[in-house]
Amino acid sequence: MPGRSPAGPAADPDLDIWRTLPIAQQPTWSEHAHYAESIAELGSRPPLVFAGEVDVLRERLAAAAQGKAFLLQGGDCAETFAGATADKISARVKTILQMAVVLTYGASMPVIKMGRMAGQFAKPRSSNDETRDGVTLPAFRGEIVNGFDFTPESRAHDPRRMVEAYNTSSSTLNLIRAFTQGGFADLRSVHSWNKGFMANPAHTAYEQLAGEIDRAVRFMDACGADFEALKRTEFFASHEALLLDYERALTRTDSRTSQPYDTSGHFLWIGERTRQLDGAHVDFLSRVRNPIGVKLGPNTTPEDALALIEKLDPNREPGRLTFITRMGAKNIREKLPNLVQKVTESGAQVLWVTDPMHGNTVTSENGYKTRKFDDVMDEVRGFFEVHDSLGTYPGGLHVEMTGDDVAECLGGADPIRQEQFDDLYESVCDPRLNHKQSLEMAFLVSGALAKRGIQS
Ligand SMILES: O=C[C@H](O)[C@H](O)COP(=O)(O)O
Ligand SMILES: C=C(OP(=O)(O)O)C(=O)O
Ligand SMILES: [Mn+2]
Repeated sequence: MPGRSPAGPAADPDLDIWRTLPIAQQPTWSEHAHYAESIAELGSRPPLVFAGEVDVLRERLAAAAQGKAFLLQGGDCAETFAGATADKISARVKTILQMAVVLTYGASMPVIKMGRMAGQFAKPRSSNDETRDGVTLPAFRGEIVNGFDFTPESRAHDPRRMVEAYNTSSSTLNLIRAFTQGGFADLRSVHSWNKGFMANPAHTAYEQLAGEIDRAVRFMDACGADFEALKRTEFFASHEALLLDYERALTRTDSRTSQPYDTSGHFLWIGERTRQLDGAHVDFLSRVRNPIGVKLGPNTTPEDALALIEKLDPNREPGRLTFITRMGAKNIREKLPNLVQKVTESGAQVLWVTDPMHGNTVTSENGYKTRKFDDVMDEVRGFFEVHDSLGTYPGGLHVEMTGDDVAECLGGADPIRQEQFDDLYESVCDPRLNHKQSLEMAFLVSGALAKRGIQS
């Protein structure tokens, strides 16, 4: 049937227009001996997500855009193949679920849970190369492109890695689905994990809130709440749609609607470095039905934002477009108001989410890429302040985090110090909040959400 190929990549020629447009941050591998076969292999594999799930997510995000839900999106800056173990995946899912319970209580509304997981393998970089001790090699661009080891073999771009990224995403997603549907996500277990966090004397400031949640759970139990239903939860997969070879090969025509869906994940975002209006990324993502995010840095003008809306969400469909602002703590109070105001005046209904990580990266005195917990929280506070003052809705949180006890970001109530980096810094790209810092952030944001609830 013309234009319809449910078993392989969608055939619509418009899905290839991006190939004629300027494109940033791509690997140099089109002449590689294994390029064509790797793309063909991906094209023959089953979709990772079902288009119906993607539609459900769009509805959930529409509710968030209307101030009736809150998005929690978190995970590694860069997933790795070796890091896709049961322990690490379960720790990350567990931490996101723990954060979500705390946020649900504060917001008194549903929290949409989404991992930067099962596909977050491609990284845009500031520089094409990296030099160490006088040796210059291609920069690490995420394991879907090349290896982290600093050798010429490892840093060579290899398209076969796309198939490995697909396989790793598939097994990660399988485990996420098992955890979130098979009883692991039971509200009572999640709540009891949070009691472990409270046992740390550093966290006494959160005792009142934790106590309130505890009473709420016991109250629900006493009322005979259906805890069976609370044993399962929705959980969505997302990543930056940077590597268009991969995204295109996994784009399928949905047999129900005949529309193209990028089945590599439920939600895809365009990064700050690839959001050029006439560039390949904006064009390609404008043509798939998934909900789309765009990162907006401090230099974004209201005109840029309005033009992105016009291209990516011409029908002004709630849930279609999320703006993920990453201004930096120093800029947010100055830069965000004008943007939100002009977008709101235009009548567009986007979902506003804060990424308090990427505008707050610094280098520690001992040479590690890091972020201060206080700066991160300051940006989150600024985000809430701006939306409060404009009467708009701060609809979500996008964080680089892990469930493990790493030392990558500085500070927190049980503070991480730079001396710990040599032993406990594991990220292959940006620094992540560790398990405790992530939960602490959830308690702080929950408090902010609860205050809004009382005000409204
Ligand atoms: O995750 C985001 C980017 O890939 C990352 O911040 C770029 O880092 P770099 O400036 O070290 O290249
Ligand atoms: C690359 C990233 O962010 P940004 O595009 O905002 O720099 C990221 O989210 O890891
Ligand atoms: Mn990052």
